[in-house]
Amino acid sequence: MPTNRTFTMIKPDAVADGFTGPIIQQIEAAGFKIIALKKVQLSSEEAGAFYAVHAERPFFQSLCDYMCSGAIIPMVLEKENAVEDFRKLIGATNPAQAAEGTIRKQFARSLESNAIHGSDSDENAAVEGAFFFTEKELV
Ligand SMILES: Nc1ncnc2c1ncn2[C@@H]1O[C@H](COP(=O)(O)OP(=O)(O)OP(=O)(O)O)[C@@H](O)[C@H]1O
Repeated sequence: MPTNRTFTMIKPDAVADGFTGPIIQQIEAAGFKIIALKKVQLSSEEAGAFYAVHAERPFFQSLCDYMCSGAIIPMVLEKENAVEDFRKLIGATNPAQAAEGTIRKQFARSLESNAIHGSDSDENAAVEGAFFFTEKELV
């Protein structure tokens, strides 16, 4: 995946709360182009595979249960400096600490149910994008 791309997913709390539209609107208004988008229901195994890096953390099982509790909206986005700019747009992991105007501040329920994911490096963006989309879907 080119380095001007990042991967995101709108998480089950925000999809269930009806925030998909407003979140996508803010992403596009911030200059990100949507390269790929779909709606998916993860299995417990898939959620565990996606968050394998957190397998030893105490919140891992709860995180997997949450991530497969409802539909998610994975997307690949394009913009110059995509990874860093998108992390700024979504704000801190804990919405209580997220800056005013960020997506998590506006739409997240809690530290775990924090509305949206954003890749933390170009390498992870490529791996995470490939988890959900084929090469053909990413042209
Ligand atoms: N202490 C915690 N308790 C419960 N859930 C947590 C905790 N820390 C993180 N999480 C959940 O695990 C996800 C991944 O944690 P990570 O530390 O990678 O945060 P992040 O990089 O800001 O989030 P993401 O990778 O989803 O963008 C968080 O987005 C959140 O949903």
